Amino acid sequence: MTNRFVMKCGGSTLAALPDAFFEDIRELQESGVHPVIVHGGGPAINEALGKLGIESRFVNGLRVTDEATLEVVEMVLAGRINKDIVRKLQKNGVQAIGLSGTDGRLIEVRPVENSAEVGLVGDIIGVNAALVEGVVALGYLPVIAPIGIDTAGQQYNINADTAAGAVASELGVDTMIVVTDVPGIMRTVDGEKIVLPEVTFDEIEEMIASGEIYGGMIPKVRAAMNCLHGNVREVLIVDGSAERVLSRAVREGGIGTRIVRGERAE
Ligand SMILES: Nc1ncnc2c1ncn2[C@@H]1O[C@H](COP(=O)(O)OP(=O)(O)O)[C@@H](O)[C@H]1O
Ligand SMILES: CC(=O)N[C@@H](CCC(=O)OP(=O)(O)O)C(=O)O
Repeated sequence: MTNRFVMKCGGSTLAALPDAFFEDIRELQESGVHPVIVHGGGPAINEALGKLGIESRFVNGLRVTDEATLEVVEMVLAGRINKDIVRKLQKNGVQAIGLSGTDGRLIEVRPVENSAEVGLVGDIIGVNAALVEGVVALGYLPVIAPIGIDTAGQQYNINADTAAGAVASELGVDTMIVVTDVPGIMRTVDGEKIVLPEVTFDEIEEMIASGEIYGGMIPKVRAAMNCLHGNVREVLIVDGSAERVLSRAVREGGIGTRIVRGERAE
């Protein structure tokens, strides 16, 4: 692993991340390893929409986003969640700056192909890597909300796994770590649920087809396979509540599920 990695923090786990998780980030930074965070917030968006009487609807894992929904998505992601993560990092001694993908045109998008179905959801066409690198060079950890902007200045909703994969690709990091609420990709073998230490693209496609990978795990593995077609060497899916999960993933390996390009290592 080089001295940078992209980490996606899922909404499923954000509220429960202990101080130790952020302390672990501080220790990594002190040892010269610099993470970039892209975060989600699906459950918090659902809750905020629910309070306003707006129903949450998804098509193939993408939120159907009309203008009223987009307003709430941006408020929750770029506001509450983003600032909450920045404050938690700062409380634990990490200097952090929160950015939305619209700031400095960080994430450029165009409407997704099925926009007639899902509305204001963006397909990423560019990432302002120089901006992210500049923030890191200043000694701050960038915390990025998955909102994109098009050439006309319109903002769009983006799936957070997809956004993290695109940022990882464009920064050319070795590793993307997807922090979620399960210990990795799981499969039932001989009646027992196990965490797969490593999966290949073929195994992922099989598990999607058989329904063993479903729901929120689908955008993760799709984003993983997309960025593994570029410079990224490995994607790790790990549980945010596991002790010292990041430093173990970075220094020791053998935690969570590792997705690699091509064939299995042995
Ligand atoms: N094969 C699988 N192994 C583990 N989790 C899976 C699998 N297939 C689907 N999932 C689901 O994916 C969920 C994680 O995705 P999601 O809820 O969207 O999390 P996040 O908010 O972190 O993006 C798990 O809680 C689990 O319900
Ligand atoms: C287009 C789209 O679906 N955007 C997502 C963005 C947040 C997200 O992806 O959060 P998690 O990682 O916690 O699921 C949404 O509106 O829920």
